[in-house]
Amino acid sequence: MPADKNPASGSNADAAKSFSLADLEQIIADRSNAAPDSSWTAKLVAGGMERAAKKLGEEAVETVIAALSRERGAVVAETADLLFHLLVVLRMSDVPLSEVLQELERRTGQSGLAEKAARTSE
Ligand SMILES: N=c1c2ncn([C@@H]3O[C@H](COP(=O)(O)OP(=O)(O)OP(=O)(O)O)[C@@H](O)[C@H]3O)c2ncn1[C@@H]1O[C@H](COP(=O)(O)O)[C@@H](O)[C@H]1O
Repeated sequence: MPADKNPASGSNADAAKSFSLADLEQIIADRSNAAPDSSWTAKLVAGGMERAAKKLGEEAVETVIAALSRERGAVVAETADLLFHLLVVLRMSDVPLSEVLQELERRTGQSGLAEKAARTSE
């Protein structure tokens, strides 16, 4: 991996400021219909939800391991893998990212602790 693209260096951070998860969602939508032998995205989609969701779980575990290892570069790389695979699974679930963001926005008025307390006292 070139040094200027190494997540551990953080030197690409400025270039990434104009790239959003919505951009990645669009790339995934575009690549979903490609030939599976030419695209990881298309291969995941063609493989079905069981395989894609399992891959998402693996990436989540790899992110946990990276966090526990306190390796900053690994946290960046594994989180990127996790977000990519999460967006693929969202697409396969027919859930647009905007719907998840709406749900997160709805939650902004309440602390997570208050929400948990209200739920567990029911
Ligand atoms: N962001 C990503 C992205 N992140 C991770 N991956 C791929 O996810 C795959 C799985 O990652 P792993 O670390 O698990 O690698 P693995 O080869 O399965 O290794 P093992 O787990 O088997 O050891 C790898 O092939 C990565 O390249 C991604 N593949 C695609 N994208 C984006 O999607 C675009 C289109 O890609 P294609 O669909 O392949 O054309 C790309 O230009 C990127 O913008």
